[in-house]
Amino acid sequence: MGERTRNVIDIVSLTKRYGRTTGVEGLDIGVGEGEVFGFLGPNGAGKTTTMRCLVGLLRPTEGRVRVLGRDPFTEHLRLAPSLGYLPGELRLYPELTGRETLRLLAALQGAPARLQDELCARLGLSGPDLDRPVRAYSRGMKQKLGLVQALQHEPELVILDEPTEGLDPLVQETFYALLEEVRAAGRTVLLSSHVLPEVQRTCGRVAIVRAGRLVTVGAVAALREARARKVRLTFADGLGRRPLGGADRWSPDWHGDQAVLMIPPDRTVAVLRELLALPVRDVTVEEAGLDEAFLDLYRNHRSGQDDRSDHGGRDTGSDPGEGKPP
Ligand SMILES: Nc1ncnc2c1ncn2[C@@H]1O[C@H](COP(=O)(O)OP(=O)(O)OP(=O)(O)O)[C@@H](O)[C@H]1O
Repeated sequence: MGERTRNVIDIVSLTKRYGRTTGVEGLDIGVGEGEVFGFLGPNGAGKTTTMRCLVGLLRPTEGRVRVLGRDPFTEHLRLAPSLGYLPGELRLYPELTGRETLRLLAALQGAPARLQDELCARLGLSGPDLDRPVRAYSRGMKQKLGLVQALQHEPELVILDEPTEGLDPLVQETFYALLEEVRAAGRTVLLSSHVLPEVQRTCGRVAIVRAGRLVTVGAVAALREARARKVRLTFADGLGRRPLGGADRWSPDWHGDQAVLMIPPDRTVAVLRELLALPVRDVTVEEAGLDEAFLDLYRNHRSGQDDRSDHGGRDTGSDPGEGKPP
């Protein structure tokens, strides 16, 4: 915390409703200068909603957001030069060429697109590609164009909604290198992703949201340490499933004479002490994978899901700016 000098993003009690549907509710997140911050959560958790509030496309229903100290909804134009945004669903003018698109977006950003040529070259958008209308672009090419426009003006804050969607592995590597350069330059990144290794690799801290609410926020390393321990017991008597006393509350998974239990790290020693009084032939203890830990957080969503009001689609929002290109 000490090294964070000021918050580039402040989200305070943010609630956004779409009619009767809740996008996010009571969200509090702060992102400091120079952080690469990951935003994770199952589909419909509220990541895109939050990002749209941050770039001024949506007005919060309650609470407030500040980006570089400004209200992005009312001060959108003043923020534009400092803000790069890659929307999850990039909508472009199909008749414009790639080059014209980048030029238009640079004009809207109101800052020189100093990195445009370099980014196009590194992401593999060739001159002939850039002269084609974007309607003829593949999904990956559109995503590359989206990344170029988000980064071309060297913004202080880059907000990327699922940036590696549709990119091939080589281009993904280039993207990670670009992210690292942004971070090394002390600029700030907020990115959403469903790709856990990507988050592990690129982000210092992550927030996990579920059903519009913050589940947890913390350093990726801390989340790793909080992972459950996977305890595997093999019984000496060859008999299978049996009562395990207090350890049964951790729902053992039985495979013949082996039981596998996922136990929170602070309980592991106590549970093992109890279990080892049984006729155990072998025991192994390992950390659950980060993916298992996250999947657990995702899965727990199921119980809360029914609280949400149902809705037929995502296009009922009436906020200005919805659906316009970035
Ligand atoms: N324009 C809209 N009109 C009505 N409901 C919407 C609209 N946009 C989002 N929602 C709803 O708000 C909730 C949060 O959606 P959001 O798109 O922010 O989630 P997300 O975390 O980005 O999901 P995903 O991982 O699927 O992209 C969902 O229930 C979604 O259906």
